[in-house]
Amino acid sequence: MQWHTLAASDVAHETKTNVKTGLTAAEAEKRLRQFGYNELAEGKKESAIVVFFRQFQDFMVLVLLLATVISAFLGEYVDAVAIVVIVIMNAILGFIQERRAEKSLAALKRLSAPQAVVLRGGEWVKVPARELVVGDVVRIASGDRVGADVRLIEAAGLEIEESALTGESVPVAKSAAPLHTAQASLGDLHNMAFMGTLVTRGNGVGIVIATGMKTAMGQIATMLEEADAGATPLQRRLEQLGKILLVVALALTAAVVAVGVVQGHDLYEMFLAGVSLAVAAIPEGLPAIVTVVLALGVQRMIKRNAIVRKLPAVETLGCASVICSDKTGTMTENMMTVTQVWAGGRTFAVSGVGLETDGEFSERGRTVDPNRIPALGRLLTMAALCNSSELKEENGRRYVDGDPTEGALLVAAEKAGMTKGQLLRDYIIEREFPFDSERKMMTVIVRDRNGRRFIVTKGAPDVLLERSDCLEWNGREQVLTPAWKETIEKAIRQMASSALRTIAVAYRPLAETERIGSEKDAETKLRLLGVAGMIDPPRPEVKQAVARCKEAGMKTVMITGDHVLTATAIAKQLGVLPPGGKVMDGAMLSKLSVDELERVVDEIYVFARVAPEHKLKIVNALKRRGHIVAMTGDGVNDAPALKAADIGVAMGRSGTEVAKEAASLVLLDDNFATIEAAIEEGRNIYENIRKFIRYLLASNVGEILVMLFAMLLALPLPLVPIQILWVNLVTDGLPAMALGLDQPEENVMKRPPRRPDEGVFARGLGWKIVSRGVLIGVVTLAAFLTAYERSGEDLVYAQTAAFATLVLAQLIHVFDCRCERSVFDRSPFGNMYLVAAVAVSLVLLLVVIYYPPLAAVFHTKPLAAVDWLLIIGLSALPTFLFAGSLFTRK
Ligand SMILES: Nc1ncnc2c1ncn2[C@@H]1O[C@H](COP(=O)(O)OP(=O)(O)OP(=O)(O)O)[C@@H](O)[C@H]1O
Ligand SMILES: [Ca+2]
Repeated sequence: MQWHTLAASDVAHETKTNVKTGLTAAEAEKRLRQFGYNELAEGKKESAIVVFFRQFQDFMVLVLLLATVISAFLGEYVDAVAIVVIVIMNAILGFIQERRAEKSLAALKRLSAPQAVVLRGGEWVKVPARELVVGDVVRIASGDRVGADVRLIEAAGLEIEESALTGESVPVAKSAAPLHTAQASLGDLHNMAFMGTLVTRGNGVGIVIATGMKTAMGQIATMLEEADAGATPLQRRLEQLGKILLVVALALTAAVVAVGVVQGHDLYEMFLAGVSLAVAAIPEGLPAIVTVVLALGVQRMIKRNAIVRKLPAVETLGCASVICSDKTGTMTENMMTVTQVWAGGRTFAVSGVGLETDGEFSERGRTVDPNRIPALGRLLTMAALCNSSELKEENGRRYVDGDPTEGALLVAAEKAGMTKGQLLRDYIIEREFPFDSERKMMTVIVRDRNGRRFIVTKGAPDVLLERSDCLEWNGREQVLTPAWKETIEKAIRQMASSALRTIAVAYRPLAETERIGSEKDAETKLRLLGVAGMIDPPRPEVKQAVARCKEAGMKTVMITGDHVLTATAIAKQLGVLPPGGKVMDGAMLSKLSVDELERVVDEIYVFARVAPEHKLKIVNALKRRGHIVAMTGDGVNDAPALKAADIGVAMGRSGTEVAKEAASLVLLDDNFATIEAAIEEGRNIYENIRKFIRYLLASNVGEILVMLFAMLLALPLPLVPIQILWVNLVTDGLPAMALGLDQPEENVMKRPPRRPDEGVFARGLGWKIVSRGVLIGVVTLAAFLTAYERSGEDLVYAQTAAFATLVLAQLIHVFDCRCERSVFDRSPFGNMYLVAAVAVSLVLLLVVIYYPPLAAVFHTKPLAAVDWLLIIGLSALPTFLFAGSLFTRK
């Protein structure tokens, strides 16, 4: 179909849709069922079976299974079966962990899937882009990724960057008019928008003419580029560490076997013990647990309204030292209300709260009728005309469909009895140049009933002042002399320094013949009508969040397009701007080089009147100072800064698709406080990973050493293979997982951010692992020896005592691992998962000792009460020997 040659009405006819109301929900669903989801074919997924069997791939596990087969041939059936059962249970555990991690990552992907705005049954609604069908009427705007192939029927200043499709990175201007060339290349189809391309300016409406694999993108891409989940820095470091630990564990195990054989142990017995020890001591499961803990942490973040798009960000969050945040909507409510209007040389106060339209205009305390004051009436009319938003009502609640700033102006106009709907009966909007934060203006060309045309512009007052050459003053036109400028600037400053956001309105009559090519032609030689000032209250929770960030060693920087004085006033209210802190504006920022900025950037707490491209400069300067920078953003132009920042943070509600794609964190509620929450989670996740690394490795050191010491001392084997495997499955498995779910220590947000280059064993972790590991090995051996002597050299009895001691020592030590400083710092009941995991392990220990059938399998026998006392005493040593000294120091 040559869609581009058709008139809009024919496109609607061909796709059986209605451009006024769109498809009905029922029809859309029917088409979705019939033609399928709007998706590009994806690569094949690994099946559950494959994932399950991969758990056995591990070399040592294979050797173990082989050894089991040998022992079965030798008649050791019970041992063989028990080992196989344990290996299978281990695989199941690994399988569950891997699946779980995968599932939560998939859920995450769904949450951050692109959305599309579509007309369904007469209402504009947001749906996942995969639910688009042919015939849907969609709206696209600057910052969107186009969701399907679309024939445009409206376009206002629309420009689309199509490099994903054509390789051409210069945006193409789009229009709605039919083209007359039948044959045209993709790049020439100016009235079409293609799936996967990027709206860089303006907005438009179109009809979906192809979805999924039928789109131009689908035809060139047979497979979706696999979004690389990317290993986190810690995962990568652990992978390397894993290789080292593998070698060390194997070497030590080999030593155990060699020494054992030299001391006269049976070769086969030593081989099986060695292989079991290797299986237990090689922390091959570490990366998997890290992934699970990361995934679980990510789920906790979702509960706190933060979505992680890139897993490595979870770790980087904990290193953040500067948070650069937008003001409007992130630190403030984005609920604007006009409270002051300056028009024709007079200042009016406006009463009323929020979007309620009962409010009055007053001048010096006296109520006035705005319709009797032409300058005021004109300003409000123009502000409502040059306005791409609408006031709507749903379930009795009023809301702004569009920009809250514009909504506030509409509410103010309604307070004077003017609605946009009525105005649009008297005026026709011929053309619109949408707002962008670069220009900080928006312009429309309007025609009134008598056919007279004029331009209306609204925007940042300081910018508009530059574009105006005269103003309305007491009903008369005045040339804008420097003296007049000073008067107006004073009025603006007065509003801005009381934290009001200011917007100026200006207009210019157009001669019938005058042609306006671009916004440049329009936004010049304007007549200034006046300025509206609106409040945007700070979000109540932000002040505390800023304070908490400060406590956690992080600096908060406000970045805003708003006026310097408005920004300063709000920054003070929120505690962002400390006494002596500096404010810089966009004009100054433009003049400085990155080098110069780098020198002063640490003193600056507020950047005001900035354009989006300034953000990149700020990020770079901060990074050069060695900071780890989190930067928020929502528009297309913010994307480069979001990418450059260590942690790009996009707004989930108001953010564009492009910003979300560039970000590694998305805030579902657009709230600054959520960043702080995410950082807290990020720090906690990292600490939890450290906790179980500490636990697992100390346990493994203990396991290996008890065997090595025994062999060196020419003793019998203190543990039999099946016991070692049990310890690996139960004692090392459950509590380690529970540690991954631990609550943060009280001081996580009371200490400076972690250094990003910090190693796995930093902050004393290595020492803790080795010292506690050695102690665990020593006390286990001590229990073994004592029990051996006391029982008259009953080997099974002594092995049972060693087994119980090893397990208990680990189960006590696990509580130590929860604490950075001392085990006495935290109540052991703070983490009920851990308490449960420990309880289950204890019960299982007693079962394999006291339930005769299992006792036979695990080579154990009941222990005397006295020996239990001894075992408990010895088990407590590794944890409390050092804790005591720390306790007294505290
Ligand atoms: N819809 C609009 N039409 C015309 N002018 C606008 C509009 N919205 C904002 N402005 C003007 O442009 C200025 C900058 O707005 P911009 O949206 O770039 O930044 P912001 O939203 O205030 O800041 P932040 O970066 O904190 O979100 C505002 O102070 C206002 O004067
Ligand atoms: Ca182990």
